[in-house]
Amino acid sequence: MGDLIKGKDVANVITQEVKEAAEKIKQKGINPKLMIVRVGEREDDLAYERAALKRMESCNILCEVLKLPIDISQENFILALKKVNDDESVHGILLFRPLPKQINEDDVKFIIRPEKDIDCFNPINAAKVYEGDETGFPPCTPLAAMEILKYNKVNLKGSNSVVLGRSMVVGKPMAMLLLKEDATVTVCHSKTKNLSDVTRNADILIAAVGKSQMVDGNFVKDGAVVIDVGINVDEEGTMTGDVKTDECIDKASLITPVPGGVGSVTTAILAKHVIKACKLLNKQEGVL
Ligand SMILES: NC(=O)C1=CN([C@@H]2O[C@H](COP(=O)(O)OP(=O)(O)OC[C@H]3O[C@@H](n4cnc5c(N)ncnc54)[C@H](OP(=O)(O)O)[C@@H]3O)[C@@H](O)[C@H]2O)C=CC1
Ligand SMILES: Nc1nc(=O)c2c([nH]1)NC[C@@H]1CN(c3ccc(C(=O)N[C@@H](CCC(=O)O)C(=O)O)cc3)C=[N+]21
Repeated sequence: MGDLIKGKDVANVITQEVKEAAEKIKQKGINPKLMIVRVGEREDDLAYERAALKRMESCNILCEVLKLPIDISQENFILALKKVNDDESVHGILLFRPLPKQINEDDVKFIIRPEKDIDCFNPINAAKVYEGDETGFPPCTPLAAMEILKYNKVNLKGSNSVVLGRSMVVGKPMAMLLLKEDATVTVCHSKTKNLSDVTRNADILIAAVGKSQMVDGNFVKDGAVVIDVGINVDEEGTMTGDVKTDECIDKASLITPVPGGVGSVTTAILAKHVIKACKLLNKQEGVL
């Protein structure tokens, strides 16, 4: 029987640091501010929005939400995003993904200027993740998973790490961050054959597919560390992960629950990134 790793402890440490940093900045007359851009009403976006608003409040960071209709045209979406980008009171922009089908990401991904791009939408920041350059903003969620692994002193060097999912928000950058720590990384997706045979080789298994309870005991090697990134919210508002925690805890050495795992650290990293962006922008203007 393995241990449940609560995200809260890690989130609390980061939150405290961010709060202190925000106070220092405020003393100089600058008010750090996050703008969330939400298109439509996906349940997982709404869950993130609620959690982010709460986290920003506890860190003393301003937070506003721009709500756009699900059927917004590409043209109007670009106009709205440019306006947020040009707003000098906004330091960090979080655009929820995935975006609806009519929006072509290739035509919008360069709009958010890299200094405000706190969840790695702009390819300039994505490139930095691939280069192992820490001056940009890797997406908050894979960073949160890394913080949990580090906090629990999980040995990454030479480990067989398997990432389930290959999105630009979680799977791909997660693979790069693990690779930077000398893990041997395998990335799986919807076309992967014999998925559970691959995952049963993993010393570290990261699940980010968005399919409730898909990972059962059959996917997990004895003693593995399992990080459940999935946030699946049903119509009644119940939150579940991608992993059957009850079943997998018998095999895993460490496992993160949902709720109470990666999600809380994600919002703490988000707050940290707003402060980093605020400092970057004000340094450029010679204020800080
Ligand atoms: N805890 C947190 O802080 C966060 C949680 N999330 C959650 O993580 C989950 C994933 O998010 P995101 O990456 O944005 O989702 P996407 O829908 O963008 O990507 C899902 C990935 O999973 C793969 N996949 C889907 N079905 C299967 C399957 N049956 N077998 C194997 N692979 C499969 C897809 O493969 P393919 O590429 O082939 O389609 C894709 O690569 C969601 O539940 C989301 O809410 C996301 C961000 C933060
Ligand atoms: N560009 C982009 N980046 C994302 O990271 C992203 C996204 N789009 N779209 C939606 C998904 C979903 N997601 C959540 C994160 C935290 C909670 C959450 O509830 N956090 C709670 C804790 C939940 C728990 O206890 O596990 C908290 O911080 O207090 C929910 C959902 C991010 N996502």
